[in-house]
Amino acid sequence: MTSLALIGPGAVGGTVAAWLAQNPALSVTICARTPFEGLEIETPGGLISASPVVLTDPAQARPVDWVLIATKTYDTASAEAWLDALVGPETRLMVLRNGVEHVAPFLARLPAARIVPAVVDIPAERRAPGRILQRRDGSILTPDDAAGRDAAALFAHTPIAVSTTPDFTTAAWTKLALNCAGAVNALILKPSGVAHDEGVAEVMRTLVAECVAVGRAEGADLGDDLADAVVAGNRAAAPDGINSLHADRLAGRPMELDARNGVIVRRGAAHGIPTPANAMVVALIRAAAA
Ligand SMILES: NC(=O)C1=CN([C@@H]2O[C@H](COP(=O)(O)OP(=O)(O)OC[C@H]3O[C@@H](n4cnc5c(N)ncnc54)[C@H](OP(=O)(O)O)[C@@H]3O)[C@@H](O)[C@H]2O)C=CC1
Ligand SMILES: CC(C)(CO)C(=O)C(=O)O
Repeated sequence: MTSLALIGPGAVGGTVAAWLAQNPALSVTICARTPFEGLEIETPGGLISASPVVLTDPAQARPVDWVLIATKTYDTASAEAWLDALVGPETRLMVLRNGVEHVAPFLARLPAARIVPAVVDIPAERRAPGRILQRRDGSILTPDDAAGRDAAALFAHTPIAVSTTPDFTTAAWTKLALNCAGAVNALILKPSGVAHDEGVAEVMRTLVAECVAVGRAEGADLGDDLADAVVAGNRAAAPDGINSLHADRLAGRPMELDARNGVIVRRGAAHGIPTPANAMVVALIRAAAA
């Protein structure tokens, strides 16, 4: 039996853990900050539930075959105690997060060959601890290497479209283009449907254009149509859909502004590429949430 431990059973982590727990060949343990009893996920195919072991104390944890971390990027340090307990000499780590900096935070602990960055496109909203709305089956992309292929295989029994890519850089920057535009929703506190407003759509396009320029400088193969595709994706999404940055702001939690917009500013500066729109939304959201 393959042993898995998921750190961060929120919208993405709870959804992923519940689906993985549907396979009796996988032993899934939840490593939580807030305790809860069982997982119930409203999926496009109906309700699924799972009753994995839920730990709240790292002292209860033991090394596993796979650790999956799905905390927000701002909760990396707080998860260290779990990693101390869960990572053994053969353990591999799958990083289920947005952004383009999945691997760097963990290189002091594991070699890159045992870290699997994952681009997650599963719109999910946490209603309460263990209670999640999964709006689409969604997809996960991992690198086309040994660990990436093994990570993808864990999901073979699920409706989530999990596959590998030979160009993870492009995959991650393509997702970042979607996520950087999501700052608009967090700024004006309006769900996905606001993208039908042409003025809002134009702001999104401007954010994405900066992301494309910086992503290309970072080696991503990004098309000229990506900004329009991001707007179209927002317009096709559930109009009441709340992205995870918007959800954090609504909940009064910290936000992944640096991972989703600040990184464009930082990497842009390194390449001499101006990114005023992304810098502006970071400043405005931080001030609005203060
Ligand atoms: N939600 C979405 O639609 C999507 C999100 N993503 C990305 O996936 C990642 C996860 O996002 P999302 O699932 O929305 O985040 P959530 O805020 O819903 O979930 C994060 C979870 O991590 C838990 N957590 C935080 N710190 C610790 C810790 N030290 N130990 C154990 N658990 C901890 C939180 O606990 P607590 O309950 O106590 O807060 C929470 O359950 C982010 O990078 C996000 O950008 C990607 C695609 C879609
Ligand atoms: C926009 C969305 C839902 C796409 O998966 C996302 O990445 C997020 O909410 O962080």
